[in-house]
Amino acid sequence: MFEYKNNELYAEGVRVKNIVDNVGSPVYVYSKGHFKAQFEKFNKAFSREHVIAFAIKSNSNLAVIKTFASLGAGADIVSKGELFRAIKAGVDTSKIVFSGVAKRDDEIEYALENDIMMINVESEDELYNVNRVAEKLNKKARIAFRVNPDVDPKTHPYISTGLKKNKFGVPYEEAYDLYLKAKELKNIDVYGIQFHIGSQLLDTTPIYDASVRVADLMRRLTDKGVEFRVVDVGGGVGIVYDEKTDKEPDVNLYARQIEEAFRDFDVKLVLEPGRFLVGNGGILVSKVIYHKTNGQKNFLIIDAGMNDLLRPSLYKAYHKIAPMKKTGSKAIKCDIVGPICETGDFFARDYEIEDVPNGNFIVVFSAGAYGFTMASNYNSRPRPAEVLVSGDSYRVVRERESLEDLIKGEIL
Ligand SMILES: Cc1ncc(COP(=O)(O)O)c(C=O)c1O
Ligand SMILES: N[C@@H](CCCC[NH3+])C(=O)O
Repeated sequence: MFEYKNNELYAEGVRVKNIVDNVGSPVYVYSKGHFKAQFEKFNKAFSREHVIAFAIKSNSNLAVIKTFASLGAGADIVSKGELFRAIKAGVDTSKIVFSGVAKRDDEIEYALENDIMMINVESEDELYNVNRVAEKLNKKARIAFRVNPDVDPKTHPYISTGLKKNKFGVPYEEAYDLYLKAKELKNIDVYGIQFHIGSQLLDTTPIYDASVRVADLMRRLTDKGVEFRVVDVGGGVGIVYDEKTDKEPDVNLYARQIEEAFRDFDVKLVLEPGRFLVGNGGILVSKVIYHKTNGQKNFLIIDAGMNDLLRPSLYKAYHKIAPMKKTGSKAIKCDIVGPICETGDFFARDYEIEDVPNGNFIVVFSAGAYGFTMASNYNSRPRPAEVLVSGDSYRVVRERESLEDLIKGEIL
């Protein structure tokens, strides 16, 4: 959905230059068409009853959540704030699942009051707490345990979640006893089982391996009278960031493997994709402010910083970067950096790019997931605007923050 026509970048039918001229920079631009196409591709891959619970931590703009909700998606949430957003965007609460290792009482209460599908419990302490809060509200809480299957997702260590050494979920070996304990609790309805082993998996075989382990646990628990109604396999399906090295996972294979692993169970599947649905549906457009050479090193200094898109700084993540308008200038090798007072404030290092004159724009691709959601006001920088394109039109779906927004709530 992002293509060059006559050397100028278009988002669907909209010239990106028109957007920056009107909205300014830096700006996130999303393609509704891409979101819909990814959703359909994912949805079509499954033949069994399933719910796609969009992981809204990947992109929590209300208009984006609403786009998926109107296609029938639910939401995977990890905080009260995300539940608030999901409700505001019109997500059917019976399709919302709630993960996270540190759910507070008020968050559990809010989830129960809104009657979400299930709370994914991540520890024994939390189990008793959910039971206590549910008792106070005179409700029965539908729960799943988030099981940590100790399977290596073979992704970046910071986004790997399903290994014993990670803080997430209950240990595989302890899950059996925990289910039996949960079954005895008055205000707990043992509803399902969940796992999520990590993010940006280009090979989804580890999700299949985890599914097989979890299905085995379910068989042993079914023998003890536990009735599973839902299996939630988390998210994690990766996307192509680098066309030279990455290959998009085969979602049909992924779906077949999961369906095969749970073929013996009459359960509804829940999937929690985030990045797959939105990652390549967003770009960050930024203006080149200065060129600079320090000794041997060239720098292209742009008006977006690590506060706007953290992934390169945090994970050394690769994002393709290109001029918004190709002029045929000669290529330069440079570090593309932002204005933040941190050495780690870079988008790319020793990157070859067709030179872009000061005042012109560059585009950081694959910025639709974990882009704006991880942005901050570091260095007192107002966060960028977000724009949603659909066909030949676009609209601002989040205004650029103002200086007043920066100090909102502060007291002299
Ligand atoms: C519990 C849970 N579900 C779903 C996701 C979404 O992951 P992804 O964006 O890789 O699909 C995450 C993030 O990794 C997560 O922690
Ligand atoms: N923020 C990460 C993904 C985290 C997944 C959350 N469990 C990224 O940008 O790749």
